[in-house]
Amino acid sequence: MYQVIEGIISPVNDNYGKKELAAAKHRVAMVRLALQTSSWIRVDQWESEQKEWIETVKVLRHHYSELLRKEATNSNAGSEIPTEDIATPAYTAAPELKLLCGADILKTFQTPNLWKDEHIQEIVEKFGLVCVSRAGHDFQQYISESAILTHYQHNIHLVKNVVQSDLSATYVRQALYQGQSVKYLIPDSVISYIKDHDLYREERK
Ligand SMILES: Nc1ncnc2c1ncn2[C@@H]1O[C@H](COP(=O)(O)OP(=O)(O)OP(=O)(O)O)[C@@H](O)[C@H]1O
Ligand SMILES: NC(=O)c1ccc[n+]([C@@H]2O[C@H](COP(=O)(O)O)[C@@H](O)[C@H]2O)c1
Repeated sequence: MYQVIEGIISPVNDNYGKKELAAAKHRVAMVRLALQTSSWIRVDQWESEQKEWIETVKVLRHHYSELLRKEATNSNAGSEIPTEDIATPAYTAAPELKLLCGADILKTFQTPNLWKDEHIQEIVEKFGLVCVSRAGHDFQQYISESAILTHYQHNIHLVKNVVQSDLSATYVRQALYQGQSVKYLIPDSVISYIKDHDLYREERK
């Protein structure tokens, strides 16, 4: 059993070069707005502020060392955890960092030259994956097609959405380009931000 400490959303660096990506400062601001009502998920700018795009495993290494550094600082400063709780498993276990992704990411692991095998291995061996089901993607199949994923499947946690959403960022961007409403698909605060900053209009016909 896990005790979830926090969730981190790390917008990708502008130099990732994915078509249609808005500038990182806008993506960070939109995520921050979307997270205003969350008590446990935060946006982190470190990845987007690096000079170049960096591979996901390096982002995980960074956040894991930050997590350990904060843990060490907290224990040196005197823990705020009540003494009687310290012996409970939730507090004695070392903190873990897992990569949360949709099932489509497992498919991209198969794309030649996109991910290094040793990086996939480090992600599933050292960190672990939490993988959410996504329409049109069979995560069990992707795991069985990969020797690395099969070997470390004890460290891959599958989350089956009861109600599966077909929504994709591509769909939202396309709707915006075409001047269609995206109300109820993304938060109102993000819709206002997109309007105020004139984003996702370039391909509008
Ligand atoms: N509808 C969804 N169901 C499950 N996972 C999702 C869904 N939409 C996005 N994700 C996951 O969220 C993460 C971030 O996704 P991203 O921002 O690339 O959105 P996307 O919809 O996959 O983007 P694009 O349409 O541009 O390819 C990925 O791990 C992706 O698999
Ligand atoms: N080799 C790698 O570490 C690698 C390769 C492709 C995508 N990614 C990451 O996957 C995430 C999703 O990318 P896509 O939206 O292109 O699927 C991004 O954060 C990107 O940095 C990492």
